[in-house]
Amino acid sequence: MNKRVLIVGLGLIGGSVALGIKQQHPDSMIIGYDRSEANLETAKRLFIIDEGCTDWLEAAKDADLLLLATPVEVTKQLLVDLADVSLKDGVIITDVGSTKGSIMKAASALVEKGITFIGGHPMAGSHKSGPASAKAHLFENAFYMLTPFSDTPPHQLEQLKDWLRGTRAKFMTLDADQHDLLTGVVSHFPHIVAASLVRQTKRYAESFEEINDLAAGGFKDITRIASSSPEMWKDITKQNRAHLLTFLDEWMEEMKDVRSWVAQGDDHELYSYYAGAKEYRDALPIQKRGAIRSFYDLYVDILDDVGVLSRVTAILAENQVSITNIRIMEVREDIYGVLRISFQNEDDRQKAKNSLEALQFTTYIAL
Ligand SMILES: NC(=O)c1ccc[n+]([C@@H]2O[C@H](COP(=O)([O-])OP(=O)(O)OC[C@H]3O[C@@H](n4cnc5c(N)ncnc54)[C@H](O)[C@@H]3O)[C@@H](O)[C@H]2O)c1
Ligand SMILES: O=C(O)C(=O)C[C@]1(C(=O)O)C=C[C@@H](O)C=C1
Repeated sequence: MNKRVLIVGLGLIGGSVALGIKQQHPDSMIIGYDRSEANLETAKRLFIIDEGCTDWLEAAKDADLLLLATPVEVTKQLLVDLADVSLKDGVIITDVGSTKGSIMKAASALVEKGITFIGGHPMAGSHKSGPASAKAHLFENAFYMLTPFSDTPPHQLEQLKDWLRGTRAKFMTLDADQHDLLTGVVSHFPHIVAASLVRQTKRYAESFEEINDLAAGGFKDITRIASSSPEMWKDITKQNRAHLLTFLDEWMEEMKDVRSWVAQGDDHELYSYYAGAKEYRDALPIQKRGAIRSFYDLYVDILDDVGVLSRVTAILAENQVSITNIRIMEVREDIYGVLRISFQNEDDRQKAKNSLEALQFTTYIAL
């Protein structure tokens, strides 16, 4: 009989993992449940799931793999709800939540009953939500963190990795507290900062409307993640409370120093503040998706000319450069359009840059 996978929460992450599982395990039956009927319908329409269900606890009884992909406070409750359900022998339960400590605690009641729960967290995503944004390749080359219990049978950990292999992510096993510390630093705390920058700008925009037009590249780069789901981030913030309180205290101490250097106009301290940040940021790995996602993108200024798209693609084809994506960006639409062309590697990007510039196109590696 075909293996059955039940996915609860058919949003960006649940949908993307479902697509990844189906790629590697085309014979498995993927059943989905979502509290939102609209999301359930979209997931069916986009073939993210094979069928939907209305009673997930009933569907859980036949599942070989149960994946919880809801906001983390909901996931905690779902684990409690599962306590009285009689599940299939050998079932593996996992989740995709951005926090692990609280979830592992909530799962321990199931583990005490002999059920396997392995925490999971694919370390990639986006500020978008819902099944319509799900992509099979969302996690390609990203780290997929797994937090087994100390007595999780190794073959079940391997089995879970096999289920998830189609995501093409790289697995990393670590303990829950280590997970929450590390993701707190590089993901959760930056979301608080991004939201605070946007809120500060909004306050000024109430008096100076022009701010909305001036908020350009830098502001948009650092605040993209402020467009993420508030429900998801409220839950993450609650569950990683202890680490976030430490980071907030450390940040406020650092800001006190920065404030005094700004007040004094201290050249030396201000220079080394920015230089220290730049040195570390520039050295972060960019070859593969890791600390920074790797993009081999090239931006090309285009005049408002309908033929330009085919001209650019023709030039690249003539020079035997293959592209992975091409998109007209919305920026600077008043004067120019900008094309964003993505390549598989640096060589292709350089070849494209040289051939387009030879024909008087203006290109940029970053906008
Ligand atoms: N967005 C990211 O970048 C990202 C990355 C990695 C992990 N995560 C984690 O993945 C999980 C899901 O996030 P997402 O980005 O897919 O969010 P999402 O909003 O796109 O999807 C969440 C889905 O859960 C559904 N849902 C909420 N409560 C439910 C309930 N009680 N029963 C059934 N369905 C319910 C929602 O209707 C929605 O479809 C979160 O735990 C988040 O922390 C998110
Ligand atoms: O790219 C984004 O928009 C994200 O916020 C993705 C991001 C992150 O902080 O890197 C957010 C939460 C997840 O748990 C994992 C990834």
